[in-house]
Amino acid sequence: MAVRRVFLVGPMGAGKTTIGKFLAQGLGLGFADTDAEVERRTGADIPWIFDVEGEEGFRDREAQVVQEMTTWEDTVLATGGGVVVREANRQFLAERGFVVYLHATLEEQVRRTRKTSNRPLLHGNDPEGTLRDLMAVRDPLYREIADHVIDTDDSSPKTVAQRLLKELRDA
Ligand SMILES: Nc1ncnc2c1ncn2[C@@H]1O[C@H](COP(=O)(O)OP(=O)(O)OP(=O)(O)O)[C@@H](O)[C@H]1O
Ligand SMILES: O=C(O)C1=C[C@@H](O)[C@@H](O)[C@H](O)C1
Ligand SMILES: [Mg+2]
Repeated sequence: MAVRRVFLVGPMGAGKTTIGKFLAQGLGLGFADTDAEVERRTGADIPWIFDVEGEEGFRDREAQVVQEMTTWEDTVLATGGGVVVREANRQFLAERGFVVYLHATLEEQVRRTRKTSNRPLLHGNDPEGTLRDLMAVRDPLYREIADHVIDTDDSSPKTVAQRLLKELRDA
């Protein structure tokens, strides 16, 4: 297996965390998640960080962990949905590993993110509009750094991971 560092990018609800765990298992690599690492280091959850430090405070913390975690060997790294907004993050991801863009349609993003309330950017009264606006800005940025794009709409997380496994083995 040539690829020892896989970075998963994509919008909230694309399945980066869920699919990433299956993928890591299948590849025999470790799994890590920038959101979880930010929370671990801060000792607080993401809604708390946004409340107290604002989005920029969160982005600063995220940038620090991206800089470090993109050097970790033998790891599938799930990123936060907004990781691509900072150019330095995009550069680290693009240069240091194999980037997979997990794509999901707006409808699926809405459906999947409705279940939980841990995404502060969706706490307003129009989460669908927010997701649409974010995708308009971020979809080109995900594509800019992606080595591979995979659609997640019609497959379970396990099946997406299996499809990816096959494609990465050939990469
Ligand atoms: N392919 C899929 N089919 C059905 N449900 C899915 C799929 N992928 C993920 N989900 C579900 O959608 C929800 C969000 O998934 P997950 O937390 O993995 O997304 P994420 O990309 O990590 O989002 P975030 O950017 O907020 O961290 C979870 O409940 C998960 O089980
Ligand atoms: O899309 C985003 O900007 C975010 C996605 C989540 O993964 C978290 O990183 C946070 O809620 C922000
Ligand atoms: Mg996640």
